Amino acid sequence: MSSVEEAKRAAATTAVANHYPKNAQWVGIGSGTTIVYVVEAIKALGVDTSATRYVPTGYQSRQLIVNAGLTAVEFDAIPRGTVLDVAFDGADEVDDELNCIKGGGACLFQEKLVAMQAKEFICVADSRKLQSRLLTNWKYIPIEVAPIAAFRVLRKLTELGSINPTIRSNSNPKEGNLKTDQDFFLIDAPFPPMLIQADLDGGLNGTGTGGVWEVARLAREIKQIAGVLEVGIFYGQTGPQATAAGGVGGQRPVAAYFGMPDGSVSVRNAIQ
Ligand SMILES: O=C(CO)[C@H](O)[C@H](O)COP(=O)(O)O
Repeated sequence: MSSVEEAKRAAATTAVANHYPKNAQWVGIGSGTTIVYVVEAIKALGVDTSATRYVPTGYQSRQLIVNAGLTAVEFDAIPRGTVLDVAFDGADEVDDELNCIKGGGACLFQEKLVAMQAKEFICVADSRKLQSRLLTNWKYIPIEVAPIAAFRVLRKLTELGSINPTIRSNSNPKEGNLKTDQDFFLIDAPFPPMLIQADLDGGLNGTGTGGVWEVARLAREIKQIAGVLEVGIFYGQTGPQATAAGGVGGQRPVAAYFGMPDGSVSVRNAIQ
């Protein structure tokens, strides 16, 4: 196993050890390659999972749950008012404030739904994903769009300052544009690196300063384009903040676990 895979596994094992609840009832399971180790770690706990329901974030996630012998319940089959105890997921990039870019693996709408339905959203990744600002190593924002509106959204994104946004293709170009689990398209929109709150506190006031966006403002500007289903920026409230505000959870993780090259796991907790 490569050191990156070892790092993902170490992060997953620690995250599950610290956040998998006793007598878990509802657990969200994200998508991607790192989440595989989360499911592995849950199985390795050796706890009774017969009463636990696992909520997938897409096709790959559901297969993972089922293949592990766990019980999958789709998001739209969760009884009304149910709050997930915890949701685990990967990320493409995570900043100092635990804002995330997600959607590199073509799931983001269901991932956001599941994260926001959980008391605690926990992010698990390897050290390549850990950056001070979003769009440092990972260069674009995935955006899920209605196919009929895709060209319009591309134009609006360019007006917002995205450089050459493109509709994501299948890895086999003969198969055309990639479709999400919702049968939508994904647009990958490159933007310059984004400001984080610390930058703003340091004196830069507002957004678009020198072509640099503040995370929440850019997410909102993209989300309001007609045709956009969801934006691959997870920001704003964390679980406890959202609960205090009368909601369920937040899209920003309460904690993020990063497997480091030296075998250690670095943990970042969100400032509430
Ligand atoms: O957002 C996602 C899927 O759309 C994934 O969580 C993200 O791409 C991270 O994937 P991986 O664990 O394979 O690095």
